[in-house]
Amino acid sequence: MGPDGRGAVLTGDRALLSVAQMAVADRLTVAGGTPVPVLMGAAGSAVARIIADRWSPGRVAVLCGPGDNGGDGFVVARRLAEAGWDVQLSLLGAPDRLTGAAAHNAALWTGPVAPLSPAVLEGATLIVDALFGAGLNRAPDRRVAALLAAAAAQAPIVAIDVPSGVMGDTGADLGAVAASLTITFFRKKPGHVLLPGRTLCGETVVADIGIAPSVLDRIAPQTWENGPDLWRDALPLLHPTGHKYTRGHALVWGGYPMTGAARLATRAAARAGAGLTSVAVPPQALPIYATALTSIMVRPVTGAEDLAALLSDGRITAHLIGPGAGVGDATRSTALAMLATGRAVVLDADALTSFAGDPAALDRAITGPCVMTPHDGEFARLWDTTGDKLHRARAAAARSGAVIVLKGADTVIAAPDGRAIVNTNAPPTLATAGSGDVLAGLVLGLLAQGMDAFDAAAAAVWMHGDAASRFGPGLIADDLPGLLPAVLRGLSA
Ligand SMILES: NC(=O)C1=CN([C@@H]2O[C@H](COP(=O)(O)OP(=O)(O)OC[C@H]3O[C@@H](n4cnc5c(N)ncnc54)[C@H](O)[C@@H]3O)[C@@H](O)[C@H]2O)[C@H](O)CC1
Ligand SMILES: [K+]
Repeated sequence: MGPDGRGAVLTGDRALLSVAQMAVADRLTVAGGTPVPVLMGAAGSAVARIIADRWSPGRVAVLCGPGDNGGDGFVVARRLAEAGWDVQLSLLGAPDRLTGAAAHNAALWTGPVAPLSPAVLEGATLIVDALFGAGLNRAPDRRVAALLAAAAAQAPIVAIDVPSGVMGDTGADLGAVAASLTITFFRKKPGHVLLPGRTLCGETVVADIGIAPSVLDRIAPQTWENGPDLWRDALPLLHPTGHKYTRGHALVWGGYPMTGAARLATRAAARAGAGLTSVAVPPQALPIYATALTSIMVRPVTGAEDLAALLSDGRITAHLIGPGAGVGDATRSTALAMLATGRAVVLDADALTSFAGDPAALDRAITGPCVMTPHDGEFARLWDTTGDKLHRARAAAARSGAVIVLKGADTVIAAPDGRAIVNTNAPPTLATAGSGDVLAGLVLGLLAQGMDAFDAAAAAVWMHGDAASRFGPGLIADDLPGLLPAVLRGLSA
């Protein structure tokens, strides 16, 4: 158990702060004795230092907006000019409209301030986007959009805080152009890791501008970017005295005739460390599963009594139904029987779709540890799709009482208590048939060993991405389970 007593150690380093939480961090820092102009000076100086580390002096066009993002831009301009850069600065709006720290830093800029126009881009070998940051509240107008497009065509863009047009809290694109590098302050926002924001940011660097990490104790962040330090301590260890039952017994419901999905999930669960893995199959499917699986037990199940007898085996510590199960009442009633055991259950694919239009039946049945792993289409059949991905996954988790893994290139893992983790290590090669079956099996394998549902889901999603990254191009889902030993070795190093 981590110090917060809730499983993994949710460290501050991976915390994602909303725009409002970032403003609290600013306010606490100012209250602690750092005036805003100094904080802005630190921000702009950090941006200039990172630029100077990466590019040799040339002509740079600094595009400043009407607020503090623009204020940061004035600091960057001054610092780069001091370092010998040829700085062309232009400002959206009248200089006398600037206020506070932005006005203070604009006054320290001794060079010309041109009105915002493409002329400022002439000959530039680098662009600094200081137009809008955390204060963006609507799509940039046509003039700004045209300038950004011209800038992107002219030279690499370094965006301050976020690329102008990206919403910090959601990563939504209101008309941004892609930056090569985005430099933000203290901690990332969800918009730096959710799509399309993450892509528009290019490389994202987090600069320390003197905000003390202790402000996180007051802010109490609930959102993190996924990584092993969040759940490594919660990973089931191989207890020296352990035997197969302490490593749990994972049960997969084997579909027919679509047997491949369950076989992939079963292999993944075994590779994730479940001590015993078995697959329950309709009798006619027995030969197919039996020939394909060796260390994995195949259990023929005929009818409800047989199922009840199987599920009454207290040694079974976690269940999975969904991959290849088929959509309909049979899958629905088997899922309900598994949930009724009160032991860990993973619901994926067809098991989710079998409750389409009646999510309340599912909510009512979830009383024990449960992880559901919908993609967007399956999610839309069960839950409300309004709002950004973090909001949607959190609402479904709160409503169902299950951990929701809303899959995608920016998978969100949400717990019923409001915690959420955004995953950023999934390569595009994971978009291949059967990939979801393997993920469901990984979650099952970790749950079977007693891991907390939220930690198990986050760890499985990360391992899934790490396995695919280790393989590279040409990946198919069948390759994934065999890559787990390397992933686990990497985690225990
Ligand atoms: N977080 C930190 O530690 C620090 C952040 N800093 C920088 O401050 C900005 C946020 O500044 P803010 O003044 O709140 O907003 P912006 O500068 O992003 O926007 C200015 C202003 O523009 C208006 N506006 C919004 N959208 C549009 C639009 N599409 N068209 C026209 N005008 C628009 C709105 O009124 C905004 O208020 C943050 O990003 C950091 O870069 C501090 O400088 C240092 C510490
Ligand atoms: K910006």
